[in-house]
Amino acid sequence: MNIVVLDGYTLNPGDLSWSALEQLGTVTLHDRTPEHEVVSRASEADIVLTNKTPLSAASIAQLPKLRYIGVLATGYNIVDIEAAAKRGIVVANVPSYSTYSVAQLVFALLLELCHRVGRHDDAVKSGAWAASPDFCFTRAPLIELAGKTIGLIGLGRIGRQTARIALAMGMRVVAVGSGRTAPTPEEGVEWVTLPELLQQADVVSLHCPLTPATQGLINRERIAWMKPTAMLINTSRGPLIVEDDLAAALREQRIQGAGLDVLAAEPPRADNPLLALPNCIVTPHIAWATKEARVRLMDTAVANLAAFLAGKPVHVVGG
Ligand SMILES: NC(=O)C1=CN([C@@H]2O[C@H](COP(=O)(O)OP(=O)(O)OC[C@H]3O[C@@H](n4cnc5c(N)ncnc54)[C@H](OP(=O)(O)O)[C@@H]3O)[C@@H](O)[C@H]2O)C=CC1
Ligand SMILES: O=C(O)C(=O)CO
Repeated sequence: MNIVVLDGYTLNPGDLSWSALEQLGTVTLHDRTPEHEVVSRASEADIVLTNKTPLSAASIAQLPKLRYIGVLATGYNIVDIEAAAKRGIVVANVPSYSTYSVAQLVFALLLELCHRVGRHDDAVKSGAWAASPDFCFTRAPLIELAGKTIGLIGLGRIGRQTARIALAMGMRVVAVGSGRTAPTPEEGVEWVTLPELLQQADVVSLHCPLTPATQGLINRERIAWMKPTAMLINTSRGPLIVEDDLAAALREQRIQGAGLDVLAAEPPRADNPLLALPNCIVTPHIAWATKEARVRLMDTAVANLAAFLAGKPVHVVGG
């Protein structure tokens, strides 16, 4: 059984072990794979594991031996699911492994926007406190979250954990779902429409998957519905936001701030306009990457493949 890992480095930069995977077949491990090398590297693969390296319809069509694609992530937007299904290739993802870590980063970003911990620490370290006549000074407006409304777009695993933390902080929580499934009641959460959410929320946080229906969900028109004091958090996928529209809104202070863990292109172009804005905080897609979450991801990815090889695939997506 030939197993090719296309981009293993971010999951295991050296602090985990691939040995459980190696029990399941002959593993060829690549730290990263440029998209134009996917076909040559996976040409003999029965199994391909990928985190963010795309498996397009064109690549899948040139991989006749391929039987299984294991996505080393929850979001599986990088795989052409329909092309895989047509070929009978099973695609499995890893749900749940990073729920707590991602929800935690939502609040790391939000609290940074509310307290500017980094900016205050920099000011103190550069001598501003020592030189101050007062016991206290501020370098940015400080914001209390209790009593404010957070609007969650997508109330799945991460959305619900974000809701629990927000409720514990005294926030009101409103949410919208896909509209495809009936909203499941969640204690303390009010279901609203998307326009209601955008108009009422002091904080908008994105937790839906990237699909054709959600691409560009946050655009100029929808940003116009938001409060001028609103903050936007995105830990889901960059293309949910039209970045030029967000950059213009932040530049013109039509919303107050944004905290982004994901961008439309990763790594981003150096001239991405969001990178130059003081009211936009950007982290390099790290929400999932705590050691605790990566250990769970490795374990589940191996268990997924073992289940497939035993004829009982689990966590199958699409098709
Ligand atoms: N930054 C990071 O490191 C990480 C990012 N992620 C991202 O977070 C996303 C969410 O993860 P998770 O919560 O575990 O996934 P879940 O599948 O548990 O939840 C996703 C939710 O989004 C809902 N949804 C789908 N389409 C829409 C829509 N158009 N509008 C509003 N809601 C919608 C789904 O509803 P329904 O059930 O009705 O379809 C579902 O409830 C992942 O898809 C991934 O992109 C995940 C892990 C790490
Ligand atoms: O699990 C996910 O969806 C991530 O984005 C991390 O790779």
